[in-house]
Amino acid sequence: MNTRIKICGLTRAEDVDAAVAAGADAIGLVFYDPSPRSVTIKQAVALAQRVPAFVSLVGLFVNPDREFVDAVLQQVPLDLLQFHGDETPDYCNSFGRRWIKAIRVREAGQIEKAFSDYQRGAGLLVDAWDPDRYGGTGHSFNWQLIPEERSMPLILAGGLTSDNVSGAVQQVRPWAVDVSGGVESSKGIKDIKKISDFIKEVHRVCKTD
Ligand SMILES: O=C(O)c1ccccc1NCC(=O)[C@H](O)[C@H](O)COP(=O)(O)O
Repeated sequence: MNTRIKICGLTRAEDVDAAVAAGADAIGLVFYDPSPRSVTIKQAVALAQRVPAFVSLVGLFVNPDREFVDAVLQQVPLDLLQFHGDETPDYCNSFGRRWIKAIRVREAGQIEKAFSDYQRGAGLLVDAWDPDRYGGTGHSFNWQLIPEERSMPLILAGGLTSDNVSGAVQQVRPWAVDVSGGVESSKGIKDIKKISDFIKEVHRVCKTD
């Protein structure tokens, strides 16, 4: 097994450097003002310069205006867009850029429907349901709702930490795991040791499988 790892919600240069050095496959930048992890385009441009070849840079959006996504894309070299709101498949597909759809899971059948609705995406990110927040909640959900049969890469998110990620990888066998709060000391401020422990734990469990 070779589970990919995305570290999300980075706001500081040193955190990007730490995630890259520890072996992250992808770095996520949040472009959503209400989030404590949100970055400006100017900040994102500076952070992007620290991301080397073969580490993907992902931009997160929640129901964004088209003009805003276009403005980000003009200045920040994003490899992938990640949509966390109520964006339609056609909207996600309309930027000429590869994309991931994130859904908040609370009931059976939801993931199967999303596989079908968002089949043109490069992956489906499954996260915890929260009535008020679109992501980054620090909560996990019932992984039994995740079907074994998948028509696209599944990215597991929600409440992952170095303590529970090995169990998550063994039980769910996702294409990738995505973490934000579980590698932070406070919102938007990553903890270098937690990043390193998280990535080591994923690599360890993948090696033994
Ligand atoms: O991180 C945020 O604040 C955020 C806000 C709105 C939409 C998405 C957001 N983050 C998305 C992510 O990809 C997180 O990594 C994912 O939700 C998992 O977060 P966590 O449970 O804290 O690991």
